[in-house]
Amino acid sequence: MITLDTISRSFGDKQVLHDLSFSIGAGRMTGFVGSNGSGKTTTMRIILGVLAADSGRITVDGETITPAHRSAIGYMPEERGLYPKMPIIDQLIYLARFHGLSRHSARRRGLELLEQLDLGGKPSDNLEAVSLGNQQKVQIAAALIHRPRALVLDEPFSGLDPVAVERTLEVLKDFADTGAPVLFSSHQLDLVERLVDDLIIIDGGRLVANGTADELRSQRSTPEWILQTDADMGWVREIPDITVIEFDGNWVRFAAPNPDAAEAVLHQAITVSSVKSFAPHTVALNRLFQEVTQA
Ligand SMILES: Nc1ncnc2c1ncn2[C@@H]1O[C@H](COP(=O)(O)OP(=O)(O)OP(=O)(O)O)[C@@H](O)[C@H]1O
Repeated sequence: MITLDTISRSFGDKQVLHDLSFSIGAGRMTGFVGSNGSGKTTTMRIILGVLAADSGRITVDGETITPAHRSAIGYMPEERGLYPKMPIIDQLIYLARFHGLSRHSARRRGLELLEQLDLGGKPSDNLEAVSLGNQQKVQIAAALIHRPRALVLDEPFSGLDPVAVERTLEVLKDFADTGAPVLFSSHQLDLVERLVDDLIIIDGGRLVANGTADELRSQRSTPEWILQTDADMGWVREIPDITVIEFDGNWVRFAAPNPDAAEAVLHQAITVSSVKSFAPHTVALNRLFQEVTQA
């Protein structure tokens, strides 16, 4: 587990991280979201030691982070750092050799990763000869090539098509399943919602939410239900404690303080109409995100 404890950082007189604390659990896929400029890249750089924190501490399994811990973290930086004019496989071998793998096992591992990620090009192609999405896959392979013990990825899914996202996701999940912590930032909230075990939301360099998507939904949002019948349901507006959020004649989405209150609406609907459907409504993460960043 990697833990950040009250990390702060300023650039000049502008403080961009404020006592930021959170943990990336072993074997957990942790999504890191926040609007542009909220401090995600700065945080990731501090974890990797590319930038220093002004104050605070980072620990790995309870020990203050060391250069050895950091070199065992696979990192995909925001500024993608591979060489356009060098063959893909050679770059992967180079990086792996740098971390002490033999040429033979580096090559085998590189080819294996490129196959798992379904590279749409040949491993011997120069990086610049493959599409941007495929270059992105090579960047992900580069973060994994040295068999790291944790992963920190800055926007790994940007620029990938849906099939490539699924493929990459499988590779990352398999990696997390080995017990490794995985942190990745993303602006694709629908994607994050589907992929992560845990979620960290920051705003203006401050932690605003941390937990599983379900935990965040239940802490932050009034539960909602959708009810559809064969008759007009204007009467739902008259029920105390019920807030109608969307209404379309015989279809209504409403917030209720608890399941009993929602079921009371259902029972009333049954007495006056034929009920076609009734179900809890899951609040999408992007609404949750707006709620917590505007709180
Ligand atoms: N080297 C730097 N010098 C000065 N200011 C910086 C530097 N690096 C980052 N900042 C500022 O710190 C704040 C946080 O930036 P950061 O890149 O960490 O945000 P982010 O959440 O990753 O944003 P995005 O989603 O747009 O990538 C921004 O206001 C940015 O301008």
